[in-house]
Amino acid sequence: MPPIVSVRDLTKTYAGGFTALDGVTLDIEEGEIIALLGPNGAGKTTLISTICGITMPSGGAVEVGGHDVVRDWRKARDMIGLVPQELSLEPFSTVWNNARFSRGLFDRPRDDAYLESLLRDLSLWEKRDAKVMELSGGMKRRVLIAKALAHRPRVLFLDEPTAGVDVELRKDMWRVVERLRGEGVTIILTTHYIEEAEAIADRIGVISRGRILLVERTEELMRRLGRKELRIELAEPVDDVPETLRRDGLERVDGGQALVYTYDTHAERTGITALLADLQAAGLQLADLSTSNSSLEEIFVGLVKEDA
Ligand SMILES: Nc1ncnc2c1ncn2[C@@H]1O[C@H](COP(=O)(O)OP(=O)(O)OP(=O)(O)O)[C@@H](O)[C@H]1O
Repeated sequence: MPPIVSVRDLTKTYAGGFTALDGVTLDIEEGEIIALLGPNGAGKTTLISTICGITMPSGGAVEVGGHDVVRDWRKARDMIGLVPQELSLEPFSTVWNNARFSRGLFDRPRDDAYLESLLRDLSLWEKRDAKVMELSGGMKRRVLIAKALAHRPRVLFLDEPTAGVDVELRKDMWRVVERLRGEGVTIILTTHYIEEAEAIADRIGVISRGRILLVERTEELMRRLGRKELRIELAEPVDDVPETLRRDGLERVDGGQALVYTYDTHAERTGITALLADLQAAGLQLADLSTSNSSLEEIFVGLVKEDA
């Protein structure tokens, strides 16, 4: 199957001469959830707006559902729902009408049953007759999502959907995302929350300074770049790491109550056997051992640092 979103060699230089996208190529398969991670100003919003046909590209091409987003923008846009970072609502209109008009904009026939289920999913049903200007910030964000989904888009863009929202909204949001995933909707989200990307995305793309540093399946990224930590709880705390134990990757933590050894899971020798032997030789009593994967956060910070 051809990708539902195809980005080829995309560049964007803003009027002031700043290049926000510098040759981005990316294919997104129908039904997948992809998270775009990157520091502030990396170009995530510019990429999304260009795919959505809101920002004009300076070079390259973007197709959504096989439609060029510049030449054939109407057909491309018809498939897309966008939840922007900034509020863009009709303040004097009610919640219900905001969602209903959005359907109308896309030339969809009235479907009150669908709008009702959408508003219920987003915990907006009770507020359907309230004017948008009377709502709290979190509620307004819910309305933005309802608006974006009102015409049942096949591709949904969420630009930092959970930045500054409370736990309840975050939960509602992920419930909606799960339901959409079940319906085969393709979802592209930008986020600063790495745990979020790790938890819900099938693939993760890392963007820095207008370029895609990598795009990889979430679990492969974890595996390929993942380092592991071995945590050694000591029966008695140590004031200092004994000379014979000192090595790269070993740290004394928690006031000497534990040692943490970071190692590469793919290295020929992880150094664990030698470390454990040396611990025994040094006469240290172990209370417990545990391992954990180092988080995507560290991987991400490492990548962006390398790029800089
Ligand atoms: N209309 C514009 N005119 C000039 N420069 C712009 C414009 N919009 C964005 N930029 C610049 O392009 C760069 C990328 O911005 P963009 O909003 O795409 O980044 P981002 O990755 O979404 O960042 P954030 O995580 O802060 O939202 C930034 O340096 C920004 O200042």
